[in-house]
Amino acid sequence: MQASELLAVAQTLLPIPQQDYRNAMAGLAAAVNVITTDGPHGRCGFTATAVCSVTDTPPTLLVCLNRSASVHAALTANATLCVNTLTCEQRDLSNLFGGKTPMVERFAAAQWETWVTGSPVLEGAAASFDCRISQTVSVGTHDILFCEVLALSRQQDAAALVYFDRGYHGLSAVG
Ligand SMILES: NC(=O)C1=CN([C@@H]2O[C@H](COP(=O)(O)OP(=O)(O)OC[C@H]3O[C@@H](n4cnc5c(N)ncnc54)[C@H](O)[C@@H]3O)[C@@H](O)[C@H]2O)C=CC1
Ligand SMILES: Cc1cc2nc3c(=O)[nH]c(=O)nc-3n(C[C@H](O)[C@H](O)[C@H](O)COP(=O)(O)O)c2cc1C
Repeated sequence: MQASELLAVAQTLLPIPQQDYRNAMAGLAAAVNVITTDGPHGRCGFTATAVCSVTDTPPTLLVCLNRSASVHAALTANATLCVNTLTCEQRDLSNLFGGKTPMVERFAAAQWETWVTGSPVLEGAAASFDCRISQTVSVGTHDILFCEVLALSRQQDAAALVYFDRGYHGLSAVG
């Protein structure tokens, strides 16, 4: 193997700097969700883009939650949550639930209802998924919460809110 090839191999084995990883991840567009819970361990909520579908049988999605987040203890102890996918008009909620704002202020900014689990369901959300946490796997700084969907709704004509390149965008069709 030539020296240049060895260097290329060695470079691929070096740990990726955290900032390089984040810069690359900023290029992945994602829906914006407010994750809520309520129950014996309290009401709380946070903003998450790390949400995706796992399987439709049983209907299951995942949410990645930093274990250092203030909501972590209540959310995992309640073992129920609602994924509320935001519309363009609800972008201010993303900053409220994604910042260091007191919980009372976060919830005072919108209207909520409850369905099966008692988790707050956001009125006017693009979609809502009322779930029980069926399994949790820890990876690095985060817990991956596998959530079985018990009830849901979708607003067909909602204008989607997308987080991309560290900013908010409205989504429109390209073809
Ligand atoms: N998965 C997560 O935990 C995410 C956390 N955030 C939080 O919001 C802050 C601002 O984010 P940006 O404006 O997008 O700028 P940023 O430069 O901090 O992050 C860029 C991208 O890297 C990823 N990322 C950031 N922090 C992460 C973490 N701790 N674990 C896993 N992935 C992470 C996300 O895809 C994010 O959109 C972040 O520093 C973080 O505190 C944002 C997006 C996802
Ligand atoms: C656009 C956006 C996306 C985020 N996505 C996630 C996420 O997927 N997982 C996560 O653990 N934190 C995510 N966060 C950070 C949490 O929302 C934030 O840590 C939390 O709401 C504030 O933490 P605190 O309650 O401890 O103050 C995101 C923040 C923003 C603004």
